[in-house]
Amino acid sequence: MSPLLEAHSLAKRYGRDWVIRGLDFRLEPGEVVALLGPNGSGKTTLLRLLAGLMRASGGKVVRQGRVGLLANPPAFHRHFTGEENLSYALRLEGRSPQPAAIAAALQAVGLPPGKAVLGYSSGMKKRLAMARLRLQHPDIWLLDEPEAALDAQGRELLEALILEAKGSGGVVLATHDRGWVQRLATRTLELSPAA
Ligand SMILES: Nc1ncnc2c1ncn2[C@@H]1O[C@H](COP(=O)(O)OP(=O)(O)OP(=O)(O)O)[C@@H](O)[C@H]1O
Repeated sequence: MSPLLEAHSLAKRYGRDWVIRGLDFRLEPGEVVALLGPNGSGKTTLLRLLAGLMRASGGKVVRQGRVGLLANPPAFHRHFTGEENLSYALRLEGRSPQPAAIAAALQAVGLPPGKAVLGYSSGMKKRLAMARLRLQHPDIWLLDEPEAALDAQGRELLEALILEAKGSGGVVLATHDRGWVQRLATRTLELSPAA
């Protein structure tokens, strides 16, 4: 089977400071790779490079499939409702979202209908981001600290989402919660802060 994602000699620096140097990485279908490492070790940077949201300073990333990123914190239109944000994300992909499917997606993550995102808590925003990603259903799922701000039920929803993603694609997720991710990850990648 061909990999979903490959990074070859990937490197990134901000100004003079190298954050990632000479990284080779491969994501196969069915894998859940946990990115671990202390604050500032480059987990978010790596996810953004893999997503194609940031230009690398060296090396390259090859993607075989659609990428979806759950950012930390996730970004939304604050004055739009949850439903409007979900519809908007799908329209951007050229899809015509059905209101019933949008309402069901919102309900599935336990969010109330008709509420503007500016009135959401951080955990509610995380839930909305999960609903969005589930509707987008990418092949390559990139999750930046997805468990942060989620309560126990939110984590259960997240775990179900990760299993769903694993069944149809591959997942790379950054986390500080080693205990939590141990059960889910098929492999871990430790990043170290630059010396
Ligand atoms: N836009 C930027 N400009 C300059 N330096 C940056 C920028 N973004 C990140 N950095 C630096 O790059 C390094 C890696 O940051 P990054 O956010 O990727 O780490 P992280 O492992 O995700 O951290 P955390 O666990 O705190 O979320 C840090 O030293 C950070 O200060």
